Amino acid sequence: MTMISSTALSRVRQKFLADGNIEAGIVSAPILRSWKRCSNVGLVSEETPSSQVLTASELRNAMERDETLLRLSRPEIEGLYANAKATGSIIILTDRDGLILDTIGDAGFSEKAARVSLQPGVSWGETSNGTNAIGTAIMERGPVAVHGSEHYFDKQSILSCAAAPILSPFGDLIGVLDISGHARTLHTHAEGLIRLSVNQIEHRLFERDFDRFRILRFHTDAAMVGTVREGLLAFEGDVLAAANRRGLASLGLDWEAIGRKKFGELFSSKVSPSNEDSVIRSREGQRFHGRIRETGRAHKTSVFFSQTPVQRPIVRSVEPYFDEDTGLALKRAVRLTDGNVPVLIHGETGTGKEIFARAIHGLCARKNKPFVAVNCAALPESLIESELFGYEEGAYTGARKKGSLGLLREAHGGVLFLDEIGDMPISMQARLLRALQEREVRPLGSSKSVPVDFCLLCATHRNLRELSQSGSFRSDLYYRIAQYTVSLKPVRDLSNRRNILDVFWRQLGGRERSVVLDEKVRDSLVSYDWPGNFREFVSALQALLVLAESGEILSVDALPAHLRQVAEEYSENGNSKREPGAQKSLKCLTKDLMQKTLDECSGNVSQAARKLGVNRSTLYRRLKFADN
Ligand SMILES: Nc1ncnc2c1ncn2[C@@H]1O[C@H](COP(=O)(O)OP(=O)(O)OP(=O)(O)O)[C@@H](O)[C@H]1O
Repeated sequence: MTMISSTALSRVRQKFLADGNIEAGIVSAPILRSWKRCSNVGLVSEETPSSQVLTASELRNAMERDETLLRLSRPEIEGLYANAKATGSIIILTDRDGLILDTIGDAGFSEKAARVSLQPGVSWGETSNGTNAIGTAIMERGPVAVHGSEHYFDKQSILSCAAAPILSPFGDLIGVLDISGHARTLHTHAEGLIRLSVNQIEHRLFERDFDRFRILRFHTDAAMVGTVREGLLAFEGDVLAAANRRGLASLGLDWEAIGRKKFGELFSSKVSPSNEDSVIRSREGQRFHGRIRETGRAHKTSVFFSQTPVQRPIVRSVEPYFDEDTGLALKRAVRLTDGNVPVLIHGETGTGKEIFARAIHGLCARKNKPFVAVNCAALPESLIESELFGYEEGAYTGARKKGSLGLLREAHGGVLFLDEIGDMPISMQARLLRALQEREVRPLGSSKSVPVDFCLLCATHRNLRELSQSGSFRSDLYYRIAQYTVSLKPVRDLSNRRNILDVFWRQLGGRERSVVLDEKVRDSLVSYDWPGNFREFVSALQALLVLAESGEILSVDALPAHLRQVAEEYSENGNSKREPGAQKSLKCLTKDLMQKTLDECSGNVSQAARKLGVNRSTLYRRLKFADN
């Protein structure tokens, strides 16, 4: 990245805001993305950001809500204090929405910071305070440093800040740790210090939370096991129940793996419980040093979100839910699979395409044979051929010594599930079609074809018919795989969402723990659009439950910001009992009204906000909400 002066950077930002152009390499990608977001919601860089300060009692409530986060972060915050004093900066802890809960550090800078509202009780989310380390780290879900004029608002260019989000062992963002100082003096190690401290906080959360689980600590370097640099995975029985970032990254996984992956799917060797490290191999063949600790040291308690010793709720998953139409489609799909007719499953992300495919497998005649799932979008183009069709020993440089069967042959006798088939490169489509027609595959580097027998299920979120008409998907392959298409409905189109909510809540353990959702919360949950469909819906319920105390009645305060917003919209409109789907029209209406008012005010957000009788930050929030 080119180093440029603050004034030059300010000019670059102004030019970008005026005409959308920017020279490559001037600012980092996260900053540029943030500038675009801020400009899209109509923030005006010359204005003073609207910073509402919570009253003392509101702030106290917020601090009580996040008491555990505050308590568990305290050692790191205090550890950073000396550093902050020496560099004339302050350490800040915010909640998951960027609301500043606590600051500590240099008194002189604290005063200056307060002049730009960098103080407890003010939210530094991006929609109110523009590009800034706290808000941008939340949006990016990763560490961010924002120096001087990289801030969106001119007035904040006196600041230099570095922040990193704190993630729970389930991958939920629960807070942000930040160091802020004067643009001229903040030293260059700030970012590294914050990351390290966040690592330590997350490590501590893990240690205290998962006492009742089987914990695997591992690292490629034996000396790192037992330090904050280790990978951590918690297993409930055999299933991955929680993890730290390093643990997931070492295995090439993301948070989606929680609640889904089993120990045996991740590692090929076992580790016996002991205090000694042993060597453990991942399924990909990577070698780690690891140590496993079995459950239950009775004297310790788990206290992540509560002061009283409670048993940590276990993250459960839900049974696949199929409405009547989908149930009928499932029966038909099973009959077709038994008759060796391919089935194509279509639906938005998270509507359960893979779940549906697995259900077909579980009910069809091949249920005791393999189910091999291949994500065509995730396979690098250079590897897709060898992964699917296999290769002979020494077929190409980098190939495994013994050769590879390939996924098509691994599915022999069972079911092959090709997910995101619309993303399969066109050259590979021809080979796949040949294999389907001839029912044999020829591994790379081999002159012999091998017979294969599998049933084919494919899934896509794209419109394959259109793709085949426009030539981006082979029409002969399309006709081969799309003889029967099942369309899975998005969650927002399911008519019985209250019922689904109740069923899931019970399955996740809500009833068992006597955690009750109040009516407004239920209204928000059934009325929200759920763009991530079941995946997002189930995760939101899991998070609510994990954060709740047993016996608690959850009100809208327990909801994340975007769902709180839904509740707010509803109560403002005096209709808390809208039918599913009505949210959409409400959103459109609100957006239309906002747009109309903005047009009338020639795009001046402050004027439009006055006219609508809301304050400017509310209007920004709403604009953002309406676009989601
Ligand atoms: N019908 C369902 N009943 C219960 N939970 C579901 C259902 N469908 C999806 N889920 C939840 O959503 C998660 C994602 O499901 P799945 O991977 O099958 O979706 P998908 O449509 O294949 O998504 P993508 O297109 O993004 O790969 C599941 O792990 C599960 O938690």
